[in-house]
Amino acid sequence: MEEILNAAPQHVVTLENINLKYNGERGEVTALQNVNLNIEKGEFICVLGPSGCGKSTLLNIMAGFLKPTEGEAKMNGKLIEGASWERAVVFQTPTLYPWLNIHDNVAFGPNVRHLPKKETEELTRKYLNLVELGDFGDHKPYELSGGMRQRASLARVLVNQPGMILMDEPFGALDALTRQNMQTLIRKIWSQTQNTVFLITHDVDEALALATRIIVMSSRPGRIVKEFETDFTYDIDGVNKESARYTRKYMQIREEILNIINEQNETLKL
Ligand SMILES: Nc1ncnc2c1ncn2[C@@H]1O[C@H](COP(=O)(O)OP(=O)(O)OP(=O)(O)O)[C@@H](O)[C@H]1O
Repeated sequence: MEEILNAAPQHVVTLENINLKYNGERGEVTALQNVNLNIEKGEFICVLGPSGCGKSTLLNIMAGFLKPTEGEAKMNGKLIEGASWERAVVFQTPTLYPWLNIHDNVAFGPNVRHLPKKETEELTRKYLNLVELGDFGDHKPYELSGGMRQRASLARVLVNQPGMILMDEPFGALDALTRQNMQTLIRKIWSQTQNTVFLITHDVDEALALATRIIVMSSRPGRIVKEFETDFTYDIDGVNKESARYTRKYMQIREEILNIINEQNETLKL
């Protein structure tokens, strides 16, 4: 019993002393400096920071697309050494094969992994329904709206039942209303699947509406300057849908975050 009470939180991802330097045509660029982060199972982390501060670089390290110059990135205790089904990545631009219909796009991962036909079909149906595209399986990507394509992209990675979802400004290209609907959908999926999410956004309200923890990064070289534990997502999901955004606590955190980002932008200009 004591062992359970004293059990350490279950870290899905650990980043230890991460430094990343790019060797670009214009010389060396230090994108990240001494980044330390533990992500626990079920957390919804939103990352904010000035443009060019290294948010995407950090996500690419977690995805396994980039190797840190120094430090270690691990998932479930194992060194991240390349891309994996375990880590789903969703970008701003939907990633779908234009020649496959939506059903086959979603079934693509399980097919490549040679899952049994019946299981592939069940999973494909389940995730198409989860993103509310159950009736659009036979449509080609060009027949769907931008928001529907982004939902299909989401189903395409969720079907692999990843341990972590990494999203790089997933709603950045969508209009305001579609964006809000997508936020509601992501919140629903997160609470149903209990998945661990790491989402980059430029929108403070989006971060406050979704996150359980918000990370604010400094201007380049990117470091974590402040973290906020937040729980507005539960209020917004519940009866306090509208009023959650107008509480004193919400306004205070919002202002604090904006001040930090503005300070970092000022540093950029110096
Ligand atoms: N391949 C590369 N070669 C050289 N420098 C790079 C490369 N990729 C990114 N950088 C630089 O590294 C820094 C961090 O880039 P990154 O894309 O991670 O920032 P970001 O915070 O995601 O930016 P934004 O919010 O504008 O998308 C930037 O200054 C960028 O110019």
